[in-house]
Amino acid sequence: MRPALLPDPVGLKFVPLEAPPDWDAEFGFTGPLELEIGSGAGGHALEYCRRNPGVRFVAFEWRKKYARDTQMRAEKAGMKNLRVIESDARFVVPRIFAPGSLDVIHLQFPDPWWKRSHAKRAVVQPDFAKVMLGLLKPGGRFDMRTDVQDRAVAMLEILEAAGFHNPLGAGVFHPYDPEEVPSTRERRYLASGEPVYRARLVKPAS
Ligand SMILES: C[S@@+](CC[C@H](N)C(=O)[O-])C[C@H]1O[C@@H](n2cnc3c(N)ncnc32)[C@H](O)[C@@H]1O
Repeated sequence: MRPALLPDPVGLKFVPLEAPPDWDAEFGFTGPLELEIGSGAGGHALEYCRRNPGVRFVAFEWRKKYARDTQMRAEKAGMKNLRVIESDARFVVPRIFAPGSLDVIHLQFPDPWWKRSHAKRAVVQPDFAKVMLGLLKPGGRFDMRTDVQDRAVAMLEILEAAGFHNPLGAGVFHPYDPEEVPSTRERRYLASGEPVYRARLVKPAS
């Protein structure tokens, strides 16, 4: 069920920044810095942060209800390591993270944007794939999941062409890992047994 819209926006102070903030000061501790794009109802972000309290986790979700609800749930649970930003990741991410500063980028079940006129809204496109590669540390990981097979194939092609390394071989999807944290949407597919296409790509060391 959709949450009611909470009154206070989340993460808007980051949106106009022209340069990365001091993330150590923002979180109050040092540690890996991870990004999730399109966190939706927040199932993955919240559970991942709970399991990994040493990770500083920034989640983008442009639907205000979901973004605010996720941040509120993190605060109610006393979590210090999650910041949700209710904005379009494609425009803000390149300005608020320094090149080579991210340990992991998570992208789960991105909207497939079926209509041709909407295709430009897709997160994984050649230019933005290069931006994401540049923001990761050498050896940093890109974790992607989707239920849409042709989008999965197309995204993998774009990411590999941008310079991401696929340790399993070009075009090969990653098997299900029971240790990974499922997203809200993924839980549905795990229950129904419908296929999920996963990729774990790496930024080459040099
Ligand atoms: C299909 S939902 C999946 C949500 C979640 N990752 C999951 O697996 O349950 C995709 C989400 O990405 C968000 N989204 C799509 N493009 C975005 C963008 N450019 N910036 C921020 N959020 C975006 C949508 O609002 C939506 O909540």
